[in-house]
Amino acid sequence: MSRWEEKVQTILNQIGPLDEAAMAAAQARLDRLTKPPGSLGQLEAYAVRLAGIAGTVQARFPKKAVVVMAADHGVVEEGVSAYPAEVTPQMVRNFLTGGAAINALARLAGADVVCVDVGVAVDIDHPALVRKKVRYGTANFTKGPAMTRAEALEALCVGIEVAEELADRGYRLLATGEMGIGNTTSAAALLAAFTGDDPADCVGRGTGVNAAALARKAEAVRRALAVNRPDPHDPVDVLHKVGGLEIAALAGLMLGAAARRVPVVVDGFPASSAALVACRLAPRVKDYLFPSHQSAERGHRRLLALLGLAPPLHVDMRLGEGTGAVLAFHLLEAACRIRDEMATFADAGVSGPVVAEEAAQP
Ligand SMILES: Cc1cc2ncn([C@H]3O[C@H](COP(=O)(O)O)[C@@H](O)[C@H]3O)c2cc1C
Ligand SMILES: O=C(O)c1cccnc1
Repeated sequence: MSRWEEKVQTILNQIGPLDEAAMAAAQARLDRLTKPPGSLGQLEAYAVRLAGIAGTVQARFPKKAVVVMAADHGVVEEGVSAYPAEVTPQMVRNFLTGGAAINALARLAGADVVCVDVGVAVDIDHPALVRKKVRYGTANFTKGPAMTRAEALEALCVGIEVAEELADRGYRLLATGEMGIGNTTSAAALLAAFTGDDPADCVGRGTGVNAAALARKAEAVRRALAVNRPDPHDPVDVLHKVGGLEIAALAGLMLGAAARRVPVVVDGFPASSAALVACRLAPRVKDYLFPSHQSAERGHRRLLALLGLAPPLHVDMRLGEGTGAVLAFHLLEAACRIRDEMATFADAGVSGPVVAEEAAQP
């Protein structure tokens, strides 16, 4: 086993079950608060699961971050994106100087933006950039594997390391962000490879491609599968053949965070393809994932259904960068405020239900 393989295996073994006692205690507290039981819907479910993840009723997020993994994609030369590849490093600089959508939304949510170069095609010089480049972009996967198996494992380990570093620095809530022109083609290829679905049903308009480019995307995915023959039962095989470096790193981030009992909010289509890889590697990681929004990108619905995740936000976003995930931070924070700040029936002197059994009825 290689060093990277060993590290991934070690992390997979470290992902533990949710703390049932903490969840039962959180549920009991929620049921004593001044509201009909369950009336705060998913917010209550979040409060319970966050307790199960943290191992304490009072799960808190003193520090939170969106991790934007950035990398380039060789498949861009097939004409699959509406924008040129140089937008990837240009947007990385934009993240670092605070001018992107994710920066505005992260400021609102009180979250830090951590930008990681895991495979951008050029070098970027900025003190705040986390430099963990595995290679200078993937190869064009319509002609052969996107990267070697070793590189995919190394990129997974980049994500694991970033999760570990952030957990060590006190971060208790993470969001998955990505930047990589061409990455919706890679995400669609991963979806098609794992499911056997028709590539035409997996691709979407990404940055806003026209009908001709959409057809080229489906054709690129079809050729990628024919040329590489990824084995759907071997997630790392699929990942290295048709994945992306930032997608691999995000899958690793989810695994590393779960091993440290840190919840992760999953963004749109490329981020959810990373969640699929992570869940195929370790089904238990799903307990640590929170969906955020239903992206307008075609294929995202199918991906979320495969993952068994139902997103709370339906706002027609299709940007990426972690924007939807950071918006969902507000819902998780809201869940914690309710749990911690509401009075109980006894404290507030509010009468309970007249007929106990009716309390749970809608
Ligand atoms: C200015 C700009 C900012 C972005 N921020 C995220 N993406 C998003 O678009 C890319 C995926 O779409 P496709 O597969 O069509 O290239 C990713 O980089 C994604 O994060 C952006 C795209 C652009 C153009
Ligand atoms: O769903 C997403 O996150 C998305 C959609 C289009 C382009 N980039 C990202």
